[in-house]
Amino acid sequence: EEKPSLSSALFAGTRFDRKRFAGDIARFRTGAQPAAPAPATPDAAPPGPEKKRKRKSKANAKKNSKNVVEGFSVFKGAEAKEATEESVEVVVREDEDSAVVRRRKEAEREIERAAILRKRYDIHISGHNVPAPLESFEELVSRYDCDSYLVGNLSKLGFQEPTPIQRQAISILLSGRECFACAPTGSGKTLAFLLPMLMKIKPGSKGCVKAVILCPTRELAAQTTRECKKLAKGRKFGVKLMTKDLSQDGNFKDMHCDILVSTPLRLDHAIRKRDLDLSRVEYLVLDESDKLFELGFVEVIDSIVKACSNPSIIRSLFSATLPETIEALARTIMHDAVRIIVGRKNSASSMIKQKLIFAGTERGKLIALRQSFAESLNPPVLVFVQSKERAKELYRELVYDDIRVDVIHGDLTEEQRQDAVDNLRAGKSWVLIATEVLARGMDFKGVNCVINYDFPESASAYIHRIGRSGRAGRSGEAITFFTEEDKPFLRNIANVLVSSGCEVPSWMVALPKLKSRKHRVDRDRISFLTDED
Ligand SMILES: Nc1ncnc2c1ncn2[C@@H]1O[C@H](COP(=O)(O)OP(=O)(O)OP(=O)(O)O)[C@@H](O)[C@H]1O
Repeated sequence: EEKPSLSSALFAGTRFDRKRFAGDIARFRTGAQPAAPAPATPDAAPPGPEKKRKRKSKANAKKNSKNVVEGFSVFKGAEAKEATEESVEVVVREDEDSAVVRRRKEAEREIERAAILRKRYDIHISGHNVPAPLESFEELVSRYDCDSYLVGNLSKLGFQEPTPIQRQAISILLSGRECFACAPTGSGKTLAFLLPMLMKIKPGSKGCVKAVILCPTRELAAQTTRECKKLAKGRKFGVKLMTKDLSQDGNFKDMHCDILVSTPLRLDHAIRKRDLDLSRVEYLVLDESDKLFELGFVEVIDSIVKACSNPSIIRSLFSATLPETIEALARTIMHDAVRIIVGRKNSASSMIKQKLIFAGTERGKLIALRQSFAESLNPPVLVFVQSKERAKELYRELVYDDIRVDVIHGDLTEEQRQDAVDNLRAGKSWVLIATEVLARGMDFKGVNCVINYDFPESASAYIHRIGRSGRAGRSGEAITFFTEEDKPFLRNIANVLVSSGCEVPSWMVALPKLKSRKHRVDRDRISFLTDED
């Protein structure tokens, strides 16, 4: 997929010091001298400095001969002087040539090193002159002059080695390139965009937002803000979460906010109604980018992108799923972006053991769920349903059982939603029933099991939901119930299982392909209990 070109072949994987090699750049540009002349000698070895010197001296002797009168040189002194100058020039040029050869070899070694690292970490890229992935976090200091406080914070957070997406995305963003990145759930994408951001921007003064991170849900925005604060500890960065109050009444001119984390609608509101100025934003991140576009926010995102009008802005898109349509849309807003895929595009994390269970009917699902809890309940567990009504219904059923269950959906207040998340994190609840609001990006330490009580509406919804477990190298389990009504839609999900090495009955993958990728079923009620029961 990588498109080779002269410049990418020469410089891909290298950190190219443009100032230092300005002379060489000029030569490549004019095309005056190919960087790597094909050796004409039969032994095909590039001429060494000694050989070259002799060849050039002969040429000079020929050239100088026109100044010589037979038997006597009329310009003896001048000639001698000129000859000296010429030889100085020759030596200088030879030095330059050998420097070019040396640099070419260095560049080739760099390309090789980068290719080996990419192969080792299953990183696939497309784009020109892509910098090599990081070998370690120490390289942040040796190669990119990273402040010691940041490296200290990384080690305090227990991050010893970069994950594959961090290795490649960090070097790309630090080299000032835009990127769109697709890497499995739980593989550390957040740090991949936070770290370069904190390295590049400086803590500043009031009224000047330097970085914006867009997230599809408030919970994810809150989580990202917290992660950013942890990583920035020790420096006076203003890291702000766009709350409802801030979006409606915030006085952004008097606020110290270097990094702003928001959902799209709140940010758009603040831009239009609170005069939030984003013209000096240097970094814009669209996290869970496919979801952002999918939510019907294309116009809102477009206006946010336009509000971030700094011409040298660096934009990046991150997600575990990147459909072609979104990629095409993203390309329209980015320039010379690098595309990074870790592992296989649009696939589930390999750390999750996935199972599909036929439960027959809605009633069968409730029985299967209770049975599964009775057999083994290994909290924390997330149970996904397809709507807030169904979340409330399932909660009413389970709240009487002998398990600590909680629920989260869009009808709750922001505080109630945050409490539900915090309770699961603190172990106060064991089972959290959730709608799609929790499917994206949420990082709960050690979620052992995700249960898709309602069959997910698409393969990407499935990948994100089950990706709440099996994070940061830990293993996880995902159980998906299906009924007769879901059977026609099994194929897409079964294919995800197959591509991550899980077994499925062959009839599932042999099911006919459906035109629509989305699957929304009108289901029978889960429970006939009411709020008063
Ligand atoms: N280099 C690292 N070493 C160890 N753990 C890490 C490293 N980087 C990130 N983590 C941890 O991995 C977990 C998952 O990271 P993160 O939430 O960024 O995943 P993600 O790729 O954004 O997932 P999703 O696609 O679900 O949003 C977090 O708990 C984070 O602290």
